[in-house]
Amino acid sequence: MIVKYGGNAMKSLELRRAVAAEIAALRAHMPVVVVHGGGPVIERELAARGIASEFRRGLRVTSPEAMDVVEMALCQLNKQLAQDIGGAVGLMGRDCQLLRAETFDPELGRVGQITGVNADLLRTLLGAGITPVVGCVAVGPDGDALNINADTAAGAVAGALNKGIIFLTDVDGVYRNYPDPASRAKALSRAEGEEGISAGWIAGGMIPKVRAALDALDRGAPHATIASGMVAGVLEAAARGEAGTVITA
Ligand SMILES: Nc1ncnc2c1ncn2[C@@H]1O[C@H](COP(=O)(O)OP(=O)(O)O)[C@@H](O)[C@H]1O
Ligand SMILES: CC(=O)N[C@@H](CCC(=O)OP(=O)(O)O)C(=O)O
Repeated sequence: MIVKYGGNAMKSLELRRAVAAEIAALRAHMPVVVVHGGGPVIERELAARGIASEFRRGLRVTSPEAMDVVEMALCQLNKQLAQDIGGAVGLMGRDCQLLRAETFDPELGRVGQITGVNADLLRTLLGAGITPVVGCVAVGPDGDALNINADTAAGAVAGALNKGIIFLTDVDGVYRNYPDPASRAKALSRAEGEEGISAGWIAGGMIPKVRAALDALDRGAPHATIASGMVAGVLEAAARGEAGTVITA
């Protein structure tokens, strides 16, 4: 199972440690690869250096200067998460070309789209009983770092390994009438997802998540679920198909 863990569900140390414990518990049932973001941590580090944040279509416009800060912030978080989970090794996309990417929109600067995943490295670690924890910075053709939305990176990893994926976030799925939690969709088809994005009831950070879930299915992942990282027990329930929103192709 691939678990994508986003910045909004790791806002406090307690929450981060609780999710790490859930991931460690899931690992007793199945091999797990963690792919993480860290939007709020990046935000804080950029602000501390007086670098303004700008997003286009949910992606951070990333100057070379901002890229250095993104990589530094995510590297530190990567090591903390691997330590919290235990039996884990923290990696970034530069390690053994784990995530390869190329730029695709000059307006976004050093933001990449994934062109390759070193799935053999992940399989080797899993085969040795080690949990890979992957930060969402990729290596570009020039050998420099590229910033990847963490949902996108996680979807590409799930596709490359042909494994299911759970996106843990700060809401318990996709709401048809956001922010009413009673409107959570138990399942959401591709057509409904596209309709929600164009009609605007799927917005903000939920757009790359739904897109990444569909992309993961396209790339060969058998299932994709969006669920809450804020509530104990949800990860294992989602792994059984009993929580969150299941995205269907
Ligand atoms: N239809 C919707 N259902 C649920 N959440 C939505 C919806 N539309 C927009 N959102 C927003 O998407 C957010 C989750 O995305 P994001 O903040 O990027 O999370 P993460 O940091 O976990 O990647 C929710 O907190 C919510 O504000
Ligand atoms: C290109 C782009 O937008 N990259 C993201 C990477 C981190 C991320 O996606 O973190 P969450 O999962 O916490 O949102 C960023 O710079 O914020």
